[in-house]
Amino acid sequence: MESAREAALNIISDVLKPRGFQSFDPNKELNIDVDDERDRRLALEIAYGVIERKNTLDYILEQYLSRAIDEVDIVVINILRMGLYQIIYLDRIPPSAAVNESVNLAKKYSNAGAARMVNAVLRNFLRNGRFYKLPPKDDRVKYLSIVYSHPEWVVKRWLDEFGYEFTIDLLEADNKRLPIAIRANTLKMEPKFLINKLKNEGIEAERGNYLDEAIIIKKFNRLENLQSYKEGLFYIQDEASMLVSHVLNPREGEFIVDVCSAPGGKTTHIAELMKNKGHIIARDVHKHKLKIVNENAERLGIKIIETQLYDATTVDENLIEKADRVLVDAPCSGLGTIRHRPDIRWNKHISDIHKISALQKIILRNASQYVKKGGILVYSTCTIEKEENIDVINDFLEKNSDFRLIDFNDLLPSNLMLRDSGTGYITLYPSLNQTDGFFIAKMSRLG
Ligand SMILES: C[S@@+](CC[C@H](N)C(=O)[O-])C[C@H]1O[C@@H](n2cnc3c(N)ncnc32)[C@H](O)[C@@H]1O
Repeated sequence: MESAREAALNIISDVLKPRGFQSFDPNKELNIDVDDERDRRLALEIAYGVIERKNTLDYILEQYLSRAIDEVDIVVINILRMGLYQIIYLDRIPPSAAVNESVNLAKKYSNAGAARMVNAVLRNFLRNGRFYKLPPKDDRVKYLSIVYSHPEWVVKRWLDEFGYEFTIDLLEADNKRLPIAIRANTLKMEPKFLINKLKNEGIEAERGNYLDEAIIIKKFNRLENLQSYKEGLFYIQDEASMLVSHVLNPREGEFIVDVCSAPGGKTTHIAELMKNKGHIIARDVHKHKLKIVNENAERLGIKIIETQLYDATTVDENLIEKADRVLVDAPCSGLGTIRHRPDIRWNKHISDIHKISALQKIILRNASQYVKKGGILVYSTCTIEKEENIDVINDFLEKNSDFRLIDFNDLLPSNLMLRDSGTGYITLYPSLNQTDGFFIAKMSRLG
């Protein structure tokens, strides 16, 4: 059994490895071997916070260390990051406890010398009235990157793309802890009954902001352990992601191809909207992920999904012009989901965006060939990067004159605020919509 802080240290050490990041999804079951739920919450809170605030914490540490950060053992740096995080951001933890626990961790995971250093750095910070300098405000990129703990390349890109005010909104939104959303499985239970059932299971739940089947869970909980989850009454999914299946607008009895389907959020939603009637081919390039699609479909009681291992960068001649509707929920940088996944900001690089945009273009072009004449093609990503979104669509439309963007205003919730959207495409922003950042474009193939 570990203490909460040991558990946090292990997660942080895994996720913030100098090379090769582990991904960190706090909504998923994590291997934390602690005494009770309180310790588990504390471990997650510290791990999440340190990963999120890494830039800010390191900037402060640099002012209190006598050596450069990369000259200090990484485990000691992580212990210092955790100590500072607790002192600065967790009011309910007495600073003396934060220092003592950090010193104990350093003794256990490093040596007596490291423990003395941890003690000295944290006590100095407290003695100095928690003082630290920030970069000069006129160096906007550096300043915002430290204050809001985002990589400089992201800040610079967003400043260029969205301007100062909107960038600040986005940076702030990424650092907010928001309640998570679930999608009621309407094949099994109406959302209002599910809300009651969840209340009986001790979960505070209320209706979503935009969609009938969306439910907001107020307190973070291990939802996968609930009986209602095991019975397939819901799927954990952000409302922006749910919107994609509505934009696709599948009908009962249709043939749908979802070329990048794992873990199955949209595919299972599409099946629910089709009332489990019709046929969906759900593909992915990763076998282990397709297993999760199958498990989700089974849990949700869905019978019409056929999973297939298939690399969307090659064309399947058997499907040419066969599908009523095709969904390309493309692999992307994920920069719209930072508020759920604090590690994403550190493990993506500008070169990834260029590479992934090239891949998106190939996948879209191939998948478009499966759309029958008069059929529908939807392209979506969970990022707000133009290069992965409207640029991909414009490139596609230039080369494929038989496709047109089509208006889908009638399928959108009336209270959805939109910025820089046009006919046939929308972008959702965490700051504006309180959802993940998402892009959705809808096209039809000429009949
Ligand atoms: C954004 S995720 C899909 C999420 C899914 N649609 C959902 O709603 O749960 C993108 C998926 O594309 C898959 N992928 C990446 N490259 C691919 C390729 N060349 N062919 C098919 N799938 C690919 C990834 O494995 C990943 O599961």
